[in-house]
Amino acid sequence: MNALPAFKTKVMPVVVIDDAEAAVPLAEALLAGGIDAIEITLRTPAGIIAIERVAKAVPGMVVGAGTLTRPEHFRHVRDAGGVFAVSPGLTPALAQAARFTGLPLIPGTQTASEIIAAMEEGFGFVKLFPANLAGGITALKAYGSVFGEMKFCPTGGVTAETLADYLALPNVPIVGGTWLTPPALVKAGDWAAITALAAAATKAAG
Ligand SMILES: O=C(O)C(=O)C[C@H](O)[C@H](O)COP(=O)(O)O
Repeated sequence: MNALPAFKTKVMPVVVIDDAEAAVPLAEALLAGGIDAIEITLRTPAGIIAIERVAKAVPGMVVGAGTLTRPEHFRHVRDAGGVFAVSPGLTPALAQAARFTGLPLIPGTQTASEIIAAMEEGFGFVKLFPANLAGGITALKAYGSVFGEMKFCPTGGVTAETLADYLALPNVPIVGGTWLTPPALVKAGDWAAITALAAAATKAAG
């Protein structure tokens, strides 16, 4: 599958944007806290515009899209300047769209069969989603013993308190979550508070 772009962060903010105006200052605030990759979800209409703005205006930020659930989303994201994609699950049609557009995809998995299906599509790096419901650290340890080559990005229920325990696992290079960009802080434009959350997560990630 298409290789992911390079970035340094081990903590991926999953962002739900209601107002595209917030996208650039939000991305700059995260960058100031040491986070150089962002997943902006397509859950809101502003998502795709936000991706376009961050891709144009924040050169240090690697911008991707989340919540891709339909094949046509891949073209929209690529055309907006997004450089990677994250989906909550995986179907053959989504894998084909990723290949067709050349957009690297981190597909969501939860069970052994879903991990095997992702391997069959050529993925070596998947999301464990929702990580807390899928068994969290216990599941990742068990999957580590049977899927030695597979790496995971646990997302869903990961917090500032648990991120270091996840990252201590050899098959977890990165974690993701929404806790870095609380909607109330985004709405209030409290970028300093978001930089502080990002800096704390960067420190905890080591
Ligand atoms: O929509 C997607 O594609 C996603 O990536 C879903 C997110 O991973 C979770 O919504 C994060 O969950 P929390 O951090 O517990 O809020």
